Amino acid sequence: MLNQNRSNQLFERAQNFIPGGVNSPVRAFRAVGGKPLFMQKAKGAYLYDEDGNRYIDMINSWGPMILGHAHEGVQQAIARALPDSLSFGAPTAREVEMAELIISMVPSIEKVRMVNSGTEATMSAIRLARGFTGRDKIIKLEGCYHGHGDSFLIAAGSGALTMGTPDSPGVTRGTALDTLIAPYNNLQAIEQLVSENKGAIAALILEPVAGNMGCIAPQPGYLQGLRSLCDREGIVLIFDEVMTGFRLAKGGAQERFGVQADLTTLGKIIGGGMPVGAYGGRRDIMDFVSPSGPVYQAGTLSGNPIAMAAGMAMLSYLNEQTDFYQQLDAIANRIVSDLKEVLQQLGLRYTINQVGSMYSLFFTEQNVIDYDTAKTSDTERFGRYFRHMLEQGVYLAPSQYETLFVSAALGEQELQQLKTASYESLKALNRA
Ligand SMILES: N[C@H](C=O)CCC(=O)O
Repeated sequence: MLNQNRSNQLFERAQNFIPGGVNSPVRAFRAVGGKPLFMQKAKGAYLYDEDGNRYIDMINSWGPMILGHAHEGVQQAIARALPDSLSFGAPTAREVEMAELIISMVPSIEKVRMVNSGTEATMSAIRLARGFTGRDKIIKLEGCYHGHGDSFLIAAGSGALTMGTPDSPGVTRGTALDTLIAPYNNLQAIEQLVSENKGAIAALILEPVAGNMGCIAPQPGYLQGLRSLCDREGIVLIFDEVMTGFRLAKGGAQERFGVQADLTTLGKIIGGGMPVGAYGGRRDIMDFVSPSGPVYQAGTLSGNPIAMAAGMAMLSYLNEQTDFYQQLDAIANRIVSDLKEVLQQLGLRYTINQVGSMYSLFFTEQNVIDYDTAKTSDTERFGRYFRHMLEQGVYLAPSQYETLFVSAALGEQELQQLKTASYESLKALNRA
């Protein structure tokens, strides 16, 4: 049994002063049972909790720690920036360099605006699409998650789905009516929505690879079909690449699948672990943003110098490597093939989805291609699996509906530990 005394004490204290004891719901371990672990530090592939337990980290801060924790290049860039002050509320050279670097790496982005989180990026992107098209409605896909802006907390994935509140109270009826919902991977359903709402749809927003109902890949031709439909109907196609950006390729999912978005939202990796988001895309659309255009969006801390220093260090590193993504994918491929071998040895037929360095093990035998099929997963079984893995030193995402993120810091020793832990955990589950 894990010694969790100090974490438990902190959780007790936290519950008095922080709703549910955590600052983001999935962290509470509600869906997997048990109490959350409070982390003290991390280095490379490992997390260390307040009780001194060590875990292989398969969340990596939900994506940003693609190089592993406390990467020297990123740490040093922050240290170099610190003496120059923490915030100016005025333009800096680093923001210009950051914009140039993002644009050089993501071909569909011609102009970009920095914000402070993925949520800000998606909220700003749909306002911009509405201002640009003069239309009110957006299409959002079931189980996709675009942060906690009101327009997106309808059939939402991630923590909202995990907590059983995919339609959050507090979202006004009017806002909800402007968000039209369609299933993921179903082009026909979107075509129908568009024909029923001709000329009224400003934007279609989706995660090009869904990561917030577990990992789900777009089916062949799906993204291309959406692109053609949006072109035909004058709808702004928004790819939420907060998870997939700079993770699935230098140019994100759009490079990997060969489909360009009109607007792209970014976060996570672009801050190197600091709170950063961005939205960018076609010049004619981005020029609608204030002060070059009428659509208002602002932020005191946007383009924060320390966050820009961390993000620049991270993106420059990724940009300079020639075969980084092949190597990262190879690590993920090995983890997935080990897991398949373990399932086979134990005679289990669970579903594994993987796209590059994102993957999920679903406790269902069905093909998981959308929200409904993701929900066929046995979440109680997942919870038990999660706890067994934790006991064996592996920290998975504490929800069936979150993808796992592979980091480049995983080496042979960690891969072997992962395989053994999976085998022992699934065997124990099977026995129960
Ligand atoms: N799916 C979310 C991040 O991408 C989960 C993290 C959170 O809500 O705290």
